[in-house]
Amino acid sequence: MKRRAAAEAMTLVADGMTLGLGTGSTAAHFIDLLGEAVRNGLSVKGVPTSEDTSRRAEAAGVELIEPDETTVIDLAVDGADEVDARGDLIKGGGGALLREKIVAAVAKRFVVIADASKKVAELGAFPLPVEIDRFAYGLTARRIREALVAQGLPGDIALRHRPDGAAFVTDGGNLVVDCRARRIHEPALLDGALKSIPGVVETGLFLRMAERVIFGTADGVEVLRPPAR
Ligand SMILES: O=C(CO)[C@H](O)[C@H](O)COP(=O)(O)O
Repeated sequence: MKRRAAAEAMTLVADGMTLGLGTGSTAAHFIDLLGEAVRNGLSVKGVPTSEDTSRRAEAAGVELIEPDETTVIDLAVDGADEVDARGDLIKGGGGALLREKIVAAVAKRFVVIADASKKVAELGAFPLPVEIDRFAYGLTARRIREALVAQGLPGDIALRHRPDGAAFVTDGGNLVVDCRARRIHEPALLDGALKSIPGVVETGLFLRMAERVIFGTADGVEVLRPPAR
């Protein structure tokens, strides 16, 4: 299903494009397919959203660039952890949310690829990742908890750890707090409240950003085009 979604996104790629390359297992399918196309003569440049993606794209033979003020990203393709009916997303399961959001926000088109299991009626069953600065992170975590409770959500948060027990550190050197909000009724309000906390670097709420979401299903693809708001 992930591969099908990635293959459909490949139909949006044209020669000469600069592409934002997402992170995660679904984005990895896209990068592999892109590598195949490059070997068959396609000429594109990629802006990776994580060190993992950078390594994968390099191995696939995709030319990578360091973006500067003049860079135009024609199309960014990335996965998601949850997608609601409006095309709003939770991302950051892989911890790349900050770079993913920087790239998605500047891209002319941001296209999400996902397997059909990522579709939800309301965001929040997947714990919302929030990237925070390391300095006094306990104080920032406390304020995140308070912000969740103020929105009527459970203040159930956990600092993310790696499988070996060490704190998970993002490519940018920050920490990640996962918020088990369960049902986020007002994602924009929550996003604003979290981002107003000094120490919060970025949230995994990607709201009104996706131009379309391509779901790979058991026998094809389904495309969600977010309604105008
Ligand atoms: O946001 C992400 C990484 O930070 C990924 O896109 C998200 O976690 C989905 O991953 P996968 O495609 O492996 O299900």
